[in-house]
Amino acid sequence: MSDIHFEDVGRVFTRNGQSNAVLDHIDLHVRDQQFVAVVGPSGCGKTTLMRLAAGLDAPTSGRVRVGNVEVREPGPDRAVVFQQFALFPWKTVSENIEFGLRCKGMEQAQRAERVEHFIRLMSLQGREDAYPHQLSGGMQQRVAIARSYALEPDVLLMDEPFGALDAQTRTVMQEELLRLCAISPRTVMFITHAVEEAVYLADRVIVMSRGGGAIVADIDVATTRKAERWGERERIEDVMDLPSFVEFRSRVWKLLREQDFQTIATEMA
Ligand SMILES: Nc1ncnc2c1ncn2[C@@H]1O[C@H](COP(=O)(O)OP(=O)(O)OP(=O)(O)O)[C@@H](O)[C@H]1O
Repeated sequence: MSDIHFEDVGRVFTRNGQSNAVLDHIDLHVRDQQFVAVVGPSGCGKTTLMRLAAGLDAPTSGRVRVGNVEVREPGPDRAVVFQQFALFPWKTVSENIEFGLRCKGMEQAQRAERVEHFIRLMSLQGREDAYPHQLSGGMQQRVAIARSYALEPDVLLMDEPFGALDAQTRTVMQEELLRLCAISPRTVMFITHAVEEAVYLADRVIVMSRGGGAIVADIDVATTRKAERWGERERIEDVMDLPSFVEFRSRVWKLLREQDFQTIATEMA
């Protein structure tokens, strides 16, 4: 099982003698192969939460588990995709995808097969020998996703992966990610500022509060997506026009707006 458990998790940062409780008593269970989007005001602790699951940071209190194993460091069972593509600039597309497989000790023939499979899945044919600087932002992010997916991690942790892309490329990438997840389901934790993106991609949307990083809402989208067969609709617009989609979007928007109003009220008091 590769579910993620955040158990009474707290994270306090101390700077210049001042403590800042970024996450406070967080309890969250991301189920095996569930796609969870996390939204919340800037600075509420979304990235911190993801870094804890990645093992790039440790909680001050509580614990994080993936399956039955407590997270203490990064591991091959968890891949991280950041907004910045973080490709090796001196390696080609194929070499970038192959790198992690080589580190895992996979033999050459199997590596070549795996690289070719993901090049095809992410529509990167013809670009195998290109270097990152020769690719558009969208293509670079496709390479980054292919590289993560090729490692077949149980858990995919994505922090604003499409944040730097233009609107059109972003839409294509969202459709591609959904396709990839349908072919090869993973446990995904996806951080975004974009409400529509969260509702379109995720089975479940978690809304975090500003200050103290609590969870203010846990919204089930999967049941509606399944009942209304969103997945069978070809284009993203066909889903976004549905009354249920519009309702989800406005619900999440309102929750985020409430966070802003509360902050303004606190600051004025
Ligand atoms: N290493 C650190 N040392 C001190 N403070 C930190 C550290 N990392 C994060 N913080 C603080 O923790 C808070 C939450 O940061 P985090 O990046 O998790 O928020 P976020 O919700 O992902 O923000 P954004 O949406 O703007 O990316 C911020 O106030 C940030 O300054």
